[in-house]
Amino acid sequence: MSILEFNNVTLHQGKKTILDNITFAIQEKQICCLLGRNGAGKSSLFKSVFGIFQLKAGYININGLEHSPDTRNQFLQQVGALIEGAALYEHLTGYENLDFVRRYYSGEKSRILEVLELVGLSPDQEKKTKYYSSGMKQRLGLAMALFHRPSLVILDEPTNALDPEGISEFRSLVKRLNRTEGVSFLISTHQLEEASFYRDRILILKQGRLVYDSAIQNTESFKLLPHQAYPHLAEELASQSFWREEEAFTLLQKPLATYPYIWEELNTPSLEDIYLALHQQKSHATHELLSY
Ligand SMILES: Nc1ncnc2c1ncn2[C@@H]1O[C@H](COP(=O)(O)OP(=O)(O)OP(=O)(O)O)[C@@H](O)[C@H]1O
Repeated sequence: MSILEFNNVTLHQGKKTILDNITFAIQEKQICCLLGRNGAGKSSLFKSVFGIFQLKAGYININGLEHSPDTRNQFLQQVGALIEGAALYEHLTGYENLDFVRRYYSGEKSRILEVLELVGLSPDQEKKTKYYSSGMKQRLGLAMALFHRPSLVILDEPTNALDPEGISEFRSLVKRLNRTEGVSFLISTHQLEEASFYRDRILILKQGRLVYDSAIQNTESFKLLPHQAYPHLAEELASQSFWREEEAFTLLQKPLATYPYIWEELNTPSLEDIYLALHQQKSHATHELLSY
């Protein structure tokens, strides 16, 4: 079942097209990572979900409910969000911060204890959040986003300010909450290894267009485009009026025989290969080959 659906969504700001005919659906219990350069439109896509921006065309559904001014509250009841850092009252405890959220949603006090337990902050609930580590603050932010039992949680670059330990803890927590609570996640990140870690669904935005959706595009298709993933091949083969994949691979055979792992990488494009190919950049494998 689809949790979030974008149907031909187009968004303009003045004369500029910020989102261009975006269509995708996030399924129940999916962790979907949204990648793209600065300015690609990730935050604008989130803002469209929250109804902050008015769409030029298309529509957005959550659990089958279409977003409109009339359904906005009902719609938002089903979405939780943690946008960059958690917004906390630092002079208050973790529990007290969650109590603000409880009052907003007119929730039960028992739910505060439940979400603290879910994110592993029960032992620190009476501590003022100014004494929390960055990782603990992000986990509290996640608890706040989960309080009203949304089916989808949106995380905007959630691990940006965390140290490696905090990053690892946070990612594992997201994975666990997805499995145990059945929450779907839509996560924007610039860290390709974050998207690879979840190994679920990947969307790549480029200049407002959805240029890659792992649910539709098989990575196999990228093998047919080595000139994109490995642009120096295009240079070497430029004099030919046409060329085929095998020719490109023949050209690479010598270095590939010496470095078999590159051969493997060429045959199985990594997320980095795909991302860089879509942005016409040289991949790690290409750099290795060029320095050979
Ligand atoms: N309120 C606005 N008015 C006009 N243009 C806007 C507005 N908000 C965003 N934009 C433009 O929309 C485009 C997409 O911006 P957006 O912030 O969505 O990108 P992003 O992918 O989230 O970038 P980043 O990775 O830096 O957060 C950019 O060109 C930006 O300048």
